[in-house]
Parts: sequence; structure tokens; C-alpha cells
Amino acid sequence: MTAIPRADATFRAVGPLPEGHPAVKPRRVGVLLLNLGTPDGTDYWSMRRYLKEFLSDRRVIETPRWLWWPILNLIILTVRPGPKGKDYEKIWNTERDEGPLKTITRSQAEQLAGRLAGLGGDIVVDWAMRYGNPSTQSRIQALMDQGCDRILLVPLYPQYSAATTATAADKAFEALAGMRWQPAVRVAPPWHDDPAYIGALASTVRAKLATLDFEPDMLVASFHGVPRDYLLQGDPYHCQCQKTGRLLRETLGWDKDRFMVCFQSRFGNAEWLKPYLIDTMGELPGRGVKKVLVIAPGFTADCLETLEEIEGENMEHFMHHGGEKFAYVPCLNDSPEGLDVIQAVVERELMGWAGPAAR
Ligand SMILES: C=CC1=C(C)c2cc3[nH]c(cc4nc(cc5[nH]c(cc1n2)c(C)c5CCC(=O)O)C(CCC(=O)O)=C4C)c(C)c3C=C
Ligand SMILES: [Fe+2]
Ligand SMILES: [Fe+2]
Repeated sequence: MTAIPRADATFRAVGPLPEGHPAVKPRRVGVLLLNLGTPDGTDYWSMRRYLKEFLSDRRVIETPRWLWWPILNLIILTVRPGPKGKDYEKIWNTERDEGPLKTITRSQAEQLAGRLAGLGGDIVVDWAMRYGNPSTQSRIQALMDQGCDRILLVPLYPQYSAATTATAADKAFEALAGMRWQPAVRVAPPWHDDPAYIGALASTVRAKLATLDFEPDMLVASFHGVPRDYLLQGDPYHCQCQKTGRLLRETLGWDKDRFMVCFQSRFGNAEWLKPYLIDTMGELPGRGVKKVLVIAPGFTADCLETLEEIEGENMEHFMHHGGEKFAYVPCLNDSPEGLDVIQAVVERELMGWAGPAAR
């Protein structure tokens, strides 16, 4: 007996529709890659809009609103959009007129769609942002319009944090809250210790080492920071970053004294996770560490925080303090290794919805 594909079976069962009956769509599975977001442009107003949405998120800034509102609206949104827009200009994809985070996330989704085509089932892959465009709400609606009654949300963060993973899920569930017919939803878990991920990171380090004219004294794994208080309140982000770092070092077979984990992108005056990358870059040359290789395992795509902050600001700081050689390992991005990781996570989480076991 030949199995009838699910969509056909649904159509046959429905038969002729009564007058005025809403259209019946084929049943599909949606995969929605969710990234952080990036401004629509580098001008003052685009930057301000993006920063306002980002920094109004209570998952990102937990300061009481009565205190935060005047700081944000009267100070930060006045002084930050201008200089940050200039920073974005340095890394902007002028061909497409968008930030690299957007270009890379789109490419990841397009390539993933090609890779999942052979899985069986009718799968639609799309991508959306937590802040800015394309919005999470609009892309969930687009998946629903194409008949997706099951959606796998994939927050593109290997390490879980309430400030990233949870707020991405919150935004998606906020969109579902207004729907009469909600899709069934799964949220992919973080993959900070997945062998596919650690192996991909190790292979990018090895590939980079093969191109260098020096042997690094130190491999520095830099993760985006969060306030230290989030760790004390129970956010697992710190521990997951440390585990990723340890597994990467063990896989590479590097000694403990030639490897360290740092945290970057501190914002505001509160204490964040330490050691700070920028301080470390200023101190290492004085400790005899003159040649460094930096990797940013927490970012699935190169962006402002890697290209401008690590490869720009931190490299300059290191050299200024007596460093001799600095190299940066690009993120996994839309490389075959990067797609292998996303595909492994997605295929695992689609089990029962797509592939051989799908009903
Ligand atoms: C102010 C608090 C912030 C927290 C907490 C935070 C956590 C956090 N962020 C990322 C990933 C990215 N952040 C990016 C930019 C960025 N981050 C903050 C603030 C916090 N992030 C701001 C204000 C900005 C915008 C730039 C600036 O004004 O400094 C980006 C880059 C986006 C791009 O368009 O290139 C990424 C990616 C993680 C993973 C994280 C916690 C785990
Ligand atoms: Fe950030
Ligand atoms: Fe920890």
C-alpha cells in the first residue's frame, strides 16, 4: 500500500466546502529561525527605534520601570543612536542595505530549507527577529497562511539566557495569544554542549590556525555578557558558556593555561559577568601573552558585537597595550559547518513531525 501524504489525506476528507467556509490549507510544518534583530538603517531614527524596542524589553533590562524609563528616554535614546549608528556603518552590508546579522540569518534559513527538503513531510523554513524586522509576529502569520499547523521555534542562541532565548519565545507566544487557531508549538532547546556544535567550533579554530603565521599564546572564547545579578537569580547562561568553553578546549586538546573564557559588551555601570574581554585584552600583553586568537562561540552570526567590538575595538586595545598578533575566528555563520549544527538541532526537534516517524 502506498502511504498517502498527510496534506492529500486532509484535502480528500474535507470534500466540497459549504458556501462561505474558510479556505482549507494543506497541513505543513514550519521551522522559524529566531535571531536578535538589527536596526533597519544606520541613521539616528532607525537606531533610536531599534534601541528603544530592545532596551524597553524587561527580559533585557530588569531595572524597575520608574527608574529605567527616564534613563532610557532622556539619556540613552538621546546620546546612543548617533555613535552606535557610526559603528554599524563600519560593518553594514551596503549591497543589501542591512546589517550582517540579517544577511547571515536569511542565508541560514534558505540553506536549511534546501537541506530539509529531503526529510519528507511538507516543511516551510522562515526567519524572524525579536527586535525590528522581519518581526516574529509577521513571520508566524506567514507560516500560518501557508498552512503550518505545527511550528518549531529555533532561538539562534547556543547558550540559554532569559535575555535572549526566553524573550524570543515570549515574543512568539505573544503573537499566538491573538490567534483563534493556534499552531502546535515546540521551542528548540539550547545546544551549548551538543557534540555537533563543539565539533564545528573546533574545526573553525583548526582552519583558522592553519592560515596563521603565528602560534597563539592564548585562545580566548568571548561570550556576550549579562549582568552578574542574572546569574545570581538563576539564569543558566554563565554555566552554559563555561561548559561550551571547557568542551571546546578539551576537543582541541589545549592546556588550561592557554585558554580562557571572557565576557564582552558590558552595558551600563552594574557588574556584569567577568572577566571582561576589554580588560583582559589590556592585561594579557603585560603577562607575556602577546599573541592571541579570539573566538565568539555564543554568536551564531557575525554582527556588531563581533566585527566591530572584537575585531575592531578589542584588537586595537590589545595592540595598544603591547600585543603583537591578534586573530579572530569568524562565527559559524552560514558555513557548511554552521548549517550542520542548525540542521542537527532542527532534525532532532522535528522528530514525530517530519521524517520517518511523522504521522
Ligand atoms: C543592555 C543589556 C543587554 C543585555 C543583557 C544583552 C544581552 C545579550 N545580547 C546578545 C546578543 C547581541 N547583542 C547585540 C547588540 C546589543 N546588545 C545590547 C544590550 C544588551 N544585550 C545593545 C544595546 C545592543 C545594540 C548595540 C549597542 O547599542 O551596543 C547584538 C548585535 C546585533 C547587531 O545588529 O549586530 C547581538 C547579536 C546576547 C547573546 C546576550 C545575552 C546572552
Ligand atoms: Fe546584546
Ligand atoms: Fe556558572
